[in-house]
Amino acid sequence: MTDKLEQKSANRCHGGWVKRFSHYSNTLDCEMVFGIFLPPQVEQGPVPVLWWLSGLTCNDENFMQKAGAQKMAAELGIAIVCPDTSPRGTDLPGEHDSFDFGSGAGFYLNARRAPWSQHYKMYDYVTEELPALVREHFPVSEREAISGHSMGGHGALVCALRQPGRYASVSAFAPVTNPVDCPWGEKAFSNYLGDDRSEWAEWDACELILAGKSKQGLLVDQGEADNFLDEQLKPGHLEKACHLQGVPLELRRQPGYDHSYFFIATFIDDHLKYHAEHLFAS
Ligand SMILES: N[C@@H](CCC(=O)N[C@@H](CS)C(=O)NCC(=O)O)C(=O)O
Repeated sequence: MTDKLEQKSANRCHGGWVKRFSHYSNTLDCEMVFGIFLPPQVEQGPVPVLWWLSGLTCNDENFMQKAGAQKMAAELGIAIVCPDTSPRGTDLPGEHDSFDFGSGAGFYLNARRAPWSQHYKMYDYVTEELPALVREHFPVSEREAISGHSMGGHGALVCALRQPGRYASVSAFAPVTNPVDCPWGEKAFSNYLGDDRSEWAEWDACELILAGKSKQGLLVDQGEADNFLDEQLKPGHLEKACHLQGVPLELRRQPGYDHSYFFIATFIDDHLKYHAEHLFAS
């Protein structure tokens, strides 16, 4: 059953609420937890939603606890939903052995390879099952935007590129831009999808842009002191793909900022305002 939600916590925050819920996910075939920020405006009627996809090692709580997004989201009247980053409570061979694969590292794709394909369908979970559940239980409108960090930045870009027109806006912090061409992505994709690299492109932001899937504008912040910049994140690849396809990209390279939530906390208000402009545009 997908329609049963169990509330795990509720905290008043900037006039609204931060709440956590567990539910059984049919898509992932396991029990999952998500977090939601409901701004004070829900008392007047439905509000738009920002989906936040977190990075490696995270769960639904990192963003809610560290990004400091609630104050601006309360001012703007935007709900924020934070899914977890992988299926939980399962115990597949090697699933918990490394930080960049398996639990905490679902990469927001639908796995095709056994044994991962039974549970690791995070794309369907964050784009279908969870949105339906959230709309059923909370006063949110059909308007939605998406953002994320690192592996979750990859997820946000890929969700928006695969469904042009669905999200009013998309942004990312330090995204893995070209997973088919970096160690994190190659490890995850070979295990989740198999060795045929031609099947990887549909989960790669640069490849989707190069295939002309969408011309929607992108806002990306990237710290220049990020340890993962050159080996894993490769913003230059995104810049090149967007340039070739005429996709408007605002890539802001932030001097001195690293990969942490201190970086996200610094620039999250800009992203929230960017999303509000699009979510509330008539
Ligand atoms: N554990 C990894 C780094 C993982 C990492 O930096 N994770 C980022 C997302 S890719 C994160 O948000 N971590 C959790 C946090 O900072 O709250 C390492 O030691 O190299």
